[in-house]
Amino acid sequence: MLFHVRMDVAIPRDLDPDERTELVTTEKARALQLQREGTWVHLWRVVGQYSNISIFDVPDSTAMHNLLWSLPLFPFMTVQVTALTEHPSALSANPSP
Ligand SMILES: O=C(O)C[C@H]1C=CC(=O)O1
Repeated sequence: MLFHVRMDVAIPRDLDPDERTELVTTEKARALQLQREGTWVHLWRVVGQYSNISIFDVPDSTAMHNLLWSLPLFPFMTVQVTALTEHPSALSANPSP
């Protein structure tokens, strides 16, 4: 099941710099792991913002929820999730005759 997710990150300015570095480093490692596993299918930076647009491929909405909550930066994110389904006019839904 595919989900479109927008994450807007707002790390407090007064967070300890070492803690910030640890959070961002751990988040990056987790993001890379999930991409290698094929779960985090797309990860794009929104130009000019500390935000990303991502596509996830997970079994269901519970898995999506749990994955987002498990992200190290989750406490500092505002997250918008949109569940996706196949468009009837998509090439993938219309194999060539
Ligand atoms: O930087 C971000 O957009 C937040 C988060 C998503 C991947 C990652 O490494 O950090």
